[in-house]
Amino acid sequence: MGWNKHEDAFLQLNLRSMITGMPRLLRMTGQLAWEADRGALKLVALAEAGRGISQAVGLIAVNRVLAHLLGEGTTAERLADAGGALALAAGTALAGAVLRALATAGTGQLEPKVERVATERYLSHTARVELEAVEDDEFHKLLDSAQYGASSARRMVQYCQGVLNALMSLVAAAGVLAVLHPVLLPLLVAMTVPSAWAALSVARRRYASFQVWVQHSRAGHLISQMLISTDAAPEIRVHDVGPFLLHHFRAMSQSQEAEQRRLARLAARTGLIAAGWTGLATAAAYSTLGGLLWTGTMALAVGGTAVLAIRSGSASLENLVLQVNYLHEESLFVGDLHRLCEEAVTRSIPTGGVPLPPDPAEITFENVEFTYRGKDNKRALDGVSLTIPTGKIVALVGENGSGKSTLIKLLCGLYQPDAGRILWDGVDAAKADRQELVSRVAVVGQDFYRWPFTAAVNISIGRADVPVSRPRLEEAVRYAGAEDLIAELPRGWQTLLARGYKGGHQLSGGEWQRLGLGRAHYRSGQILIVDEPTSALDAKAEQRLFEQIRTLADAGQTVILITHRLGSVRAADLIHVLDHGRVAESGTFPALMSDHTPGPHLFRSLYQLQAAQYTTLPAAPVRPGN
Ligand SMILES: Nc1ncnc2c1ncn2[C@@H]1O[C@H](COP(=O)(O)OP(=O)(O)OP(=O)(O)O)[C@@H](O)[C@H]1O
Repeated sequence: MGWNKHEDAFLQLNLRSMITGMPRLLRMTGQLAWEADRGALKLVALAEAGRGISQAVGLIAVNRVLAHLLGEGTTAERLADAGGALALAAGTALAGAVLRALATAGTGQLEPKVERVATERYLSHTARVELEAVEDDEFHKLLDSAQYGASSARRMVQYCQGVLNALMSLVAAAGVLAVLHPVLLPLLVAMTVPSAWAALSVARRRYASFQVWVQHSRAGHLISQMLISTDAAPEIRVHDVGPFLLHHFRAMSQSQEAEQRRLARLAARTGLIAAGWTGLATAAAYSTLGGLLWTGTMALAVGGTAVLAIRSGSASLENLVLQVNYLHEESLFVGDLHRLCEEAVTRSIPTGGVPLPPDPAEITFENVEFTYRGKDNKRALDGVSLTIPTGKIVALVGENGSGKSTLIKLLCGLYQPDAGRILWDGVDAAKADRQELVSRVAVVGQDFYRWPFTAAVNISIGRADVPVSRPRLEEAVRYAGAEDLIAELPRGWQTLLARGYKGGHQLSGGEWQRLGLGRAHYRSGQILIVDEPTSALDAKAEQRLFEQIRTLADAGQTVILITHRLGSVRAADLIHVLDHGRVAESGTFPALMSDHTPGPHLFRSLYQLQAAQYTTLPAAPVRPGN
């Protein structure tokens, strides 16, 4: 939950810092609430202020009632005198109840709205940042902890209301006490300090324990999730992993139980000590009160009101400390949310830029260098210069990790080159309008996303910004060779492709790959990029796909093909061979195969290696005894 980040802040929490930090916390929540629902916020604030006033007036009315009842005259006269004040006390009680109901209704209305506003803020800022930011450890840590900011903001509304309420009650009680006799005020504080100390100590201890146990409890949760996961289910059964996981789950839960017991014992001890001190302080308060009455410094009626004010004031103060404590805890996460939003703005994808040529003749990489952050300066692309002519099939080949996918990500604008330029007919892609750039490309990556939505959405999400078109959907599946696949799905286009959900259907790897291809076709970008498009396709589907790619290129579509199946790049118009982030060779298939100049001839040797697997018969196994 990202708690680690708040350790210092929380452990510095003491009464003074809690009180001085309170206005900032209230302002932070107030701003969110103001944005969410101004009307509800005003209602809560007014209702709470009204409650405070009605409490103070109520205490004064009680004071009057007691003064009349303990005054001179017959019982009937005294009762008659007290009638007005009594009615006022009842009226304030009634007003308090109505105002409380209004505040509760207002808070109930405000809370979910605040959570929604905060969640939307979190999601919209996150969706706009560069891919590089999402992959950055530090930013991701912030993303993790800030995700709790929205629910914390919701709870903060509740605690803010609690703080306001406790504050108003306290001011009312303290005001009345100060009027009755000034000595009673410090006594009220003395009665409350022990319970404030206890609340803080218990919370701090709980937090310190959380720090130590957070990994442990996350691991326990992970194990329990594995036991019910659909992905792990086959292996759990085939390899009988269930008892192993259960054993560890039990062991982890038992050690956590022991920690809970320890905390509960300590909390009980702290509570007892606090209760002892509160008892002494209460005895001192009532003795002082008794002394004041005994010496005649205070009238009996005033003493009665003071008892009521002391009781109400100490309860309010105790409540205030608790609420501020909670508020502070939650505000740490809301603070993360604010920081995330600020940071996301500085790392967001820029909007606007120079327009790209509508129909470029070529895309050129000019000495492009790129290093992934945290990769110890090992360049994924190291001075790459190559040309991608449009309207042709261009193949990128090379061994694992040679930089093919990275090159594509730079082409799509997902990353920016550290050095060098990518030019679309002379226009630097780094200065181009990113929105326009991405609209020109359609990609089926190796790890294209399997959306847990219906088959129709899985294809049409390729152009989520335009209304779904049925003819276009059908054209896309025809291209991907997935017509039969859609026809055989239990609910056709409307079949949910999500395992573990009612009506959810499971596809094979190759079937998913066809949908991925259909999605890219549906997007119909100027440049179609297919990264290992046939890795999960059967031989027939593979051949069909390459024929279609050829047809598309003949019709003017640019296709960039990344593949390890070198036989399939024979149809490419141009082949670039990458090696350790550099362009090792470039040329047409016949040129690369018939190059007799001195050199490693990487493509030819890789091609021959693969071809030999099909043309050379394996040696017959030698049997013992033969
Ligand atoms: N997101 C990433 N973060 C850090 N390093 C990465 C990331 N993606 C790739 N790399 C590294 O960059 C280098 C080039 O990877 P890339 O994926 O471009 O290779 P590739 O040629 O597409 O490989 P393959 O044929 O296995 O798909 C590798 O050393 C890889 O470990």
